[in-house]
Amino acid sequence: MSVLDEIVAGVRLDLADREATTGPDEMRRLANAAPAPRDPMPAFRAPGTSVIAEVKRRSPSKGDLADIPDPATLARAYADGGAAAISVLTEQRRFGGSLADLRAVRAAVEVPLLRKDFVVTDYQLHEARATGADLVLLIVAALDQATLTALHDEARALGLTVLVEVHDAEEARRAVDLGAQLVGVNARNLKTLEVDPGTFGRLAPLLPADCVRVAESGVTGPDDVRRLAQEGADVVLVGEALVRDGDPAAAVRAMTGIGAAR
Ligand SMILES: O=C(O)c1ccccc1NCC(=O)[C@H](O)[C@H](O)COP(=O)(O)O
Repeated sequence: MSVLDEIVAGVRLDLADREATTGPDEMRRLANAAPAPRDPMPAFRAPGTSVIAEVKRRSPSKGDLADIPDPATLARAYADGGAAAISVLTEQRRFGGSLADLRAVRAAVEVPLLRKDFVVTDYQLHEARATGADLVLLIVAALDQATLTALHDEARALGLTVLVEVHDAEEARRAVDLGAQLVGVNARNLKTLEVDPGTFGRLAPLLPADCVRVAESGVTGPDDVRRLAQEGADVVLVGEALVRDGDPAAAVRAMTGIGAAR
């Protein structure tokens, strides 16, 4: 079983528990009753790089990264540094996140929030919306095309912005077929968990000029951002480098507005 399959299997178990507590109809009702989501796309399309700053405690590749006893404090620092959006990992088993983290961050900042999880059912989209997320992640490698399309359509119908994540040329083709407007190229190989810094440069030219391109994983600082901006990145999504930095606001600021990608 691949790492991704293992993560998704755990996600499905936890999902069954939550659905037993709050049924699908009630979760859908809560989603529809939530305030309208914020639109991150104007900031993503602005000249120079934007940063999606991630709240990330641990990971399958690196183990424990940071304690983060109060995600709201970290989120405020990210917002102070000019993050265009904040990503909150809500997967519990491998990343140590939760919907409670997302709720706490929502209460603390006004910037758009990405629910970063392994979404495989529309229930998770409704949870995201009900908890205050503005964006959701759909990982092409985790979904067949029919399910990807159905989840993409449902997320859009809920007013959510969808970050469609790809790792290789075939997945990039599937994202293009979907008509994705926001595409994340993740440099971390989901089989080996190694980061290949050349991934973004190889895949970015396969994406349409009008879509917003996000470089994900392995971004360590402004030099990486400069290189990725030259390769066409509009946005960088950064976790480890920010949660390990003693001054996350300054670290976000240093990565923001680099180049003039558009
Ligand atoms: O981070 C991992 O080890 C990982 C393993 C398997 C699936 C997903 C994984 N990470 C999710 C992410 O996409 C990253 O958290 C995100 O791109 C930030 O990466 P980094 O800046 O390298 O922490």
